[in-house]
Amino acid sequence: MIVVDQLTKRYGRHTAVEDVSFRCEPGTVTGFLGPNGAGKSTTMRMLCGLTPPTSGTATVAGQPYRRLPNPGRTVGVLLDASAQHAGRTGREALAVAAATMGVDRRSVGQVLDRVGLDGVAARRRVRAYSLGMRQRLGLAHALLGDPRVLVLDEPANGLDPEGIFWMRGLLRDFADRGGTVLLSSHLLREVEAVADRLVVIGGGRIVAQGDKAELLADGGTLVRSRDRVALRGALERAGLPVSEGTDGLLVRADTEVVGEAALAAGIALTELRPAGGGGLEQLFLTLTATAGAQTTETSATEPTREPVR
Ligand SMILES: Nc1ncnc2c1ncn2[C@@H]1O[C@H](COP(=O)(O)OP(=O)(O)OP(=O)(O)O)[C@@H](O)[C@H]1O
Repeated sequence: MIVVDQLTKRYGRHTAVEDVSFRCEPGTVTGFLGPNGAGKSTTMRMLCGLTPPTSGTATVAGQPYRRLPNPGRTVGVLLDASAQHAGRTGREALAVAAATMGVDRRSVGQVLDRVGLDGVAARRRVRAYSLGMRQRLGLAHALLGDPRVLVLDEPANGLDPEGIFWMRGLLRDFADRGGTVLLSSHLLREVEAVADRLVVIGGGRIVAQGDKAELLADGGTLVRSRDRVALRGALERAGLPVSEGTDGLLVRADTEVVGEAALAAGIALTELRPAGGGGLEQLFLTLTATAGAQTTETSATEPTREPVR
């Protein structure tokens, strides 16, 4: 179980993460999504005790990371696949980690097999690894202590399509055995394929979270007019979050509210309908449209979006 409670991080006058709260339950994969600079890595670093929060708390298995007696046995962490000793071989890197964690050395061979690094790869120095191999080694490191929780920042980065498919299976299996997975990614389709729950962050704030299926079922409103620029201006003046979709404008509000805003501005619409069916990509674009202006609102069980109406 991961509990993130009202985490805030400020760097000087810049707020990187603001009042972020969510939970990840055993048996689930939670996809942590957001555009560049949204605050995903900062949140994960605070969760793993690498960045002190300005305020708020985060716990793994009921404890702040830094208070876990042997953290690698409780939570496997992969935040930066490049942060590995380049002069060691993959096997040596894992053997050192196994000794530090008090894990049986035989586990090293088992996790190497599990992540698909064969004997030849394991004997090569890490500096000669591709990014995909480093990700696999990082994942092996995360799995080495047989933890019940995984925290992975962009683990599919650098993996080829077969590798991404493989990782999806590994994470699904881990969660199906009762594990808890928090996974950040830019690869929306990957997250869509593997996650049970989504936490969407934009501008440092949570803009939506909840069950993936429920969130995807409600993708905002798609609206079109011959004068797209005027329509966009009118919707923005009405305080509605708008983003450009391929078929029209995507608005994070009910169709009724969007229709009334257009009517009030005297703009004739050529189309107005729920935007559902566009999948995670459309949801993501809609939710993060003007994320900086959103209010944080969270719930561990109910999908939430602020503001919706
Ligand atoms: N050490 C730091 N000092 C100052 N600002 C920082 C620091 N670390 C992160 N930030 C800022 O905090 C914000 C959030 O960054 P973060 O890396 O958490 O985003 P992210 O969602 O992980 O983005 P990406 O997907 O691009 O990695 C950004 O505006 C970033 O510039």
